[in-house]
Amino acid sequence: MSSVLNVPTLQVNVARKVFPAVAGRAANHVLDAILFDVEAGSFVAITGPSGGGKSTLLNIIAGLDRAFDGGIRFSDPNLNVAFVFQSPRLLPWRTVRENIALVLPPNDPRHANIDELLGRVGLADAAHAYPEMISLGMQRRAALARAFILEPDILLMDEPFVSLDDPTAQGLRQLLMELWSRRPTTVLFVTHDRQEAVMLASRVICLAGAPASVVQDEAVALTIGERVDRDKVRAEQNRIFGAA
Ligand SMILES: Nc1ncnc2c1ncn2[C@@H]1O[C@H](COP(=O)(O)OP(=O)(O)OP(=O)(O)O)[C@@H](O)[C@H]1O
Repeated sequence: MSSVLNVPTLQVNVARKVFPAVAGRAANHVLDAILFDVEAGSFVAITGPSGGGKSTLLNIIAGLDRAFDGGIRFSDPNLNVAFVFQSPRLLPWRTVRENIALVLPPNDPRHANIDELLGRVGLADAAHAYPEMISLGMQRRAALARAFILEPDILLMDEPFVSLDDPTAQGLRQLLMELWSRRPTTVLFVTHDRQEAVMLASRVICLAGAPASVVQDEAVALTIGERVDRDKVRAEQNRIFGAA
């Protein structure tokens, strides 16, 4: 049984990604020789400097960008993949509840879970509000609920808590950990924020260089309880990345 968890869910091989030259802009060789496996149930943060190719890599893994040399292999082609973007991308003409319901087929039994999930993400009272009526933090809670209602095998997240004030971002991180602990799923989480990476992930992959490649790939040695302790997180961040 235990060997099941050690099977890679995902094998990433991006030998080369080049955005071609357009309208006077030179071709941009963004990623080079990126090779790693992701084990089922692990929470992997992909970090690195702004403009370093993190989103490009996640888009390739998601299958949104197929113009690269290499291959992305899932252990099972029927794995259920969900994506949480930087912007919540809720339909403005649909209520919060409708935005979540929309991702499920009409007669799917998971419709019965929507109200409980809305309660868990603190949106029970906002279920019938339209996105423009709620804060960005609440919209991001809705985007998390929309991803988790799918019960994904793999959850891809691209800077989902960026540009929020610190307490709101911290509340969302804790919410993500709660949702993830209730239903552990394989997560790839892109962030430029090293502290956020260490706080959330079981493993940190750091991209750097131009073109970017993997310069660090480290397990995070923190228990769930230690992740809410800022001093422990900072110490682990310093161990992995060095004191900046
Ligand atoms: N569609 C595109 N066409 C051309 N170049 C692109 C395209 N998308 C991204 N790039 C370039 O690829 C490089 C990597 O961008 P990417 O968005 O992947 O970086 P990032 O690490 O996610 O950055 P950030 O943290 O700022 O979001 C940048 O130089 C960017 O300008």
